[in-house]
Amino acid sequence: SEVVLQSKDCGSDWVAHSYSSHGQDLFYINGNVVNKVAFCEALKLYIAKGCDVKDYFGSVKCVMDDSFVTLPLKAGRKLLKDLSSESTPQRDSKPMSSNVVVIGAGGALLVCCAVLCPCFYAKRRKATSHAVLSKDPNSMDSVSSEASVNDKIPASPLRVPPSPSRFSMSPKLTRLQSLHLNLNQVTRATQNFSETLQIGEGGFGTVYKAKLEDGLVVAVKRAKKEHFDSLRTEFSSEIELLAKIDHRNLVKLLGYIDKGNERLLITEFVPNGTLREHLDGMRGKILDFNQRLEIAIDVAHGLTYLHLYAESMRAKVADFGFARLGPVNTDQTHISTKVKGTVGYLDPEYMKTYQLTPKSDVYSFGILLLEIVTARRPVELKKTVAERVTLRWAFRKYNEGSVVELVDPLMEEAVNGDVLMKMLDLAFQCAAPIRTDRPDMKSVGEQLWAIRADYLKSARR
Ligand SMILES: Nc1ncnc2c1ncn2[C@@H]1O[C@H](COP(=O)(O)OP(=O)(O)OP(=O)(O)O)[C@@H](O)[C@H]1O
Repeated sequence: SEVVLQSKDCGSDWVAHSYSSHGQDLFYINGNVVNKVAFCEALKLYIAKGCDVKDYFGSVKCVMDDSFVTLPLKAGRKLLKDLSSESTPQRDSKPMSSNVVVIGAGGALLVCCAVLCPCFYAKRRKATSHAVLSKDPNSMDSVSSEASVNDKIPASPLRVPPSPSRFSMSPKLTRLQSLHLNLNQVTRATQNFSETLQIGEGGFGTVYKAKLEDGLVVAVKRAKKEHFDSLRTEFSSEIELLAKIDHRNLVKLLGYIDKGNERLLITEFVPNGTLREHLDGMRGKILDFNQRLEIAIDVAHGLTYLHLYAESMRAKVADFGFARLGPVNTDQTHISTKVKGTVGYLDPEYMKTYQLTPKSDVYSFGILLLEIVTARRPVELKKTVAERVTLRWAFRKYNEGSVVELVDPLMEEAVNGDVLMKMLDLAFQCAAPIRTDRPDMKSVGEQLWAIRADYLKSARR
């Protein structure tokens, strides 16, 4: 859907008109869906109360009783509020249950708060501690970390103050241990890789939801046969690397099988779907702004961890969601690799240099931030040329001062303008064309945290 008019000029109230994907009109007051009569009444109140919104609206054709009424644009705020609450069915205000995974295409097994995020190419430092890989040629290899590098990560402000609606980390994460399963057990748990248990398809292969004999639900990623050649030499070294990752915002690798014709990854299962599904409104209640901020913060923390972890490992999380090991050379700050990423997230400097650096992740993160705010995909093929590339479209709107038009039209709240500006500022900094202009992930996380504090303050007012 597309916002065609929107204004926050009248205090904290705003009205919006957009179209659903089926071309139907959608009317909003303060982010709540209302009927067209209420919407048009709200516009009249704007006019009556002398709230100047003409910069945003120009003139509006209000469709009432099949006749088009062009309204001059002045309005009233208090009444508008009343109208909004009267005419809007109250949505379920219960906090969302935990664990939406931002699972992403082309990504780094990066999962936060239950949403797998798209296309990050994170480098990691070699841990001082070593992951244990107990390899039994006839069974699934189990992986576990002896120690994590969480203590290297700066104290996270993430959990304070707790918010009832936040996307919490997976409650299971802390108790998930490495698994020792053989191929037969995994075949049974996936009902012989039954189509009915398929939950997704990525560059690596097909993903299944599987229930183990002890009741634990896991995700099983089964490599496509066509990838076997490229996986043959890299599979175990990449697993070794992934095994060391232990962070609450990253999907935990529990084990793998490398046997005969099968390359399988067994990971933590993240319930509640992907970020994309939530942004598309396919998972019930639309994410509120606080939840979006928390998702962004969680992803930033996961990436910061990966970047700090990569100090000497010189590894790249890329391609089929797999980490690539580069030569361990302490001077090396990037890795050259052929990457397969999802359209729209890839650092444009990669096209010139064929090198990925942590700043490539920062770029991808900037694109993700825009996605979180606007709910648009990085590339919207069905939009007009002017709107197709979300980064360009958003940057133009931002420069025109029309930031409110960038907000996901389905979001049920009016976000404070300053907060929105800061969020967009940060997204554009991250997605700067030149790497040196981008902040590092740690600073991004800190800035997001400060933005969230501002947001909470503004929401209390
Ligand atoms: N651990 C998981 N828990 C729940 N669902 C998952 C999990 N991993 C993957 N999925 C589902 O499977 C889909 C494909 O995931 P996968 O990681 O294979 O690919 P991707 O990240 O979408 O893309 P790419 O292969 O380019 O990285 C996801 O979009 C998600 O719907």
